[in-house]
Amino acid sequence: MSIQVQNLNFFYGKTQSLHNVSLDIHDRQVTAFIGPSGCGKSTLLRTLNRMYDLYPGQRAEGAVVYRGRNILEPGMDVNMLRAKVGMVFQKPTPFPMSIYDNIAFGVRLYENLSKGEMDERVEWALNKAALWGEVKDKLNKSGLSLSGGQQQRLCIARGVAVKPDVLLLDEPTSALDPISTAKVEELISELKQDYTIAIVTHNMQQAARCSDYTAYMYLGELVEFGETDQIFMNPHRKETQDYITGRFG
Ligand SMILES: Nc1ncnc2c1ncn2[C@@H]1O[C@H](COP(=O)(O)OP(=O)(O)OP(=O)(O)O)[C@@H](O)[C@H]1O
Repeated sequence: MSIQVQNLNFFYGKTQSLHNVSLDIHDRQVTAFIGPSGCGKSTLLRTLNRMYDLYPGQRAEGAVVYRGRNILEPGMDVNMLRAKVGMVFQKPTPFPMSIYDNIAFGVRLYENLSKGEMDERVEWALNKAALWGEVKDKLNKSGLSLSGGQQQRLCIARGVAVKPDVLLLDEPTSALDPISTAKVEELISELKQDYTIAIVTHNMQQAARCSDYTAYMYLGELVEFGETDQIFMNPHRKETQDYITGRFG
């Protein structure tokens, strides 16, 4: 499912942190948001499922069109939106419960499954997140007993278990070692067969490796957006060129 961001402005109280951002997040592709610290990558990501709504004083203007509807409008069912547009955070955040329940918890909020159906869903989600083999014999152990990389894959499994259309990943590997990072990157490439993915990363190599489209942002503005190969090999703007060659940022 694609998402069209149109003239998006975002405010933290009186401070404007996004200025007239417009771009399309393409269906079943990976879109990376890159740019120096504070440029608005996470802010943009958090508007895509209205995560900012949880905080007073934060507001967005413009349009984020998903399934033919501007999700910023009042009256939008944000719980349903967040089930369809799921999010995985920078720091792995398993719930303090069993591996099994980490997955089942979210599913129970939206669906009434039998025990057998839930068992299947848990296995399916853990398989999707390339974690089943490592945890199938200890589903009743705490999610917190897993390694950091496994915890992050558990969070991804939890995200896919509710069968979203879109997955938003906010620096999902920044707390992980290189091997876990490689696994999560591999996973992102596999997941895009079924899901539309947007990822915030401060790691340009990661954006180059695992995204199809890249948005380069600076000071709350979208400087350049295009296919990742073009952005990295033939950027149209000098600012983009300076950033990706490491001359700046
Ligand atoms: N809760 C907040 N209250 C006020 N201002 C905020 C808040 N969160 C972010 N900002 C400001 O909004 C701007 C964009 O921040 P954002 O976190 O989106 O940037 P980012 O590109 O994701 O940065 P980083 O790479 O450091 O995570 C920054 O100037 C930041 O100071």
